Amino acid sequence: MGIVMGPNQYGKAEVRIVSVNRDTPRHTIKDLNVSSSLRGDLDGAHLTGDNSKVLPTDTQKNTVYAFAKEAPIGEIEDFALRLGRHFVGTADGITGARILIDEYSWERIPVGGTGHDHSFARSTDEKRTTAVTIDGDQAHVVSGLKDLIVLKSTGSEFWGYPKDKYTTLAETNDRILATAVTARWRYLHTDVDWGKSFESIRATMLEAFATTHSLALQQSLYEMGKAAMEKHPEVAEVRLSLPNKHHFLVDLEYCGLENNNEVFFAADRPYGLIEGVVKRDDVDEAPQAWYSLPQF
Ligand SMILES: O=c1[nH]c(=O)c2[nH]c(=O)[nH]c2[nH]1
Repeated sequence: MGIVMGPNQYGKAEVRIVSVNRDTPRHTIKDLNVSSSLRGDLDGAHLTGDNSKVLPTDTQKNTVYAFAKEAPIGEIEDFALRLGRHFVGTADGITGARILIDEYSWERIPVGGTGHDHSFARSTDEKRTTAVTIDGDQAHVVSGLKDLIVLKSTGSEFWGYPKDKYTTLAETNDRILATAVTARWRYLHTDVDWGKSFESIRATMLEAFATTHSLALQQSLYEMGKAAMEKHPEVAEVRLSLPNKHHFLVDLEYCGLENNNEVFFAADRPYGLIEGVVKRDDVDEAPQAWYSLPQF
């Protein structure tokens, strides 16, 4: 019986990079948070302190910045693929890489009716995301979004659930439904117009959220994933994590007011957390390693 080193990866987390394209006076900006993790022949590093296969995390960070200068960043998926393939293709003993990128969105500040050339405002917490896994000569892309906050002021019910002696929740056929969408979708291949696919999947999921008369957030989750996948054959599965941002009707009877689903208390915690994978029944599951560390 012995003790061995299990799955591992290492890299630089959260390299913040803002890149300004100054080709014309009308600047464009890319604001990214990039994390790299390398995998491979790293037993020596863990077992004996042999760093001969350990490309420093500092070098990984420098590579991110240098790549942003050497060529336009482009879509985050393409930037992540370039970085991942570079590490696996050039670093001795490194056979796999994971590159995670969050992209923050900036809008031009309107001045006199048009967007300003070089002044921007960030009006939302929403992030576009990608997670690229390079495994030898294979590349896998899981893209998505985080913190897209949505709310329906009606068109949501919740009833028909089991009751026991601890149940206090009243059944309702008219409530607020609100959530902060985290979605990740797995592409079947890399021959994709990333920007177009992202915009369409986002819009499709939003439309499904809006138009589904929801009997539970679980049902909305499925309808959102299903709608995206029906339109996008390049997607194998959609994973959704949806916190149920509860809105409780305020009891105004004490002061003689009838509250007809108009005034709510927005609770920040606790929240229900509704999560699930919507997938094609004829496509194999992705290895866990495409989502996090192998076997974690
Ligand atoms: O959409 C919902 N799903 C639940 O599982 C649940 N549980 C709960 O208390 N409220 C809700 N709402």
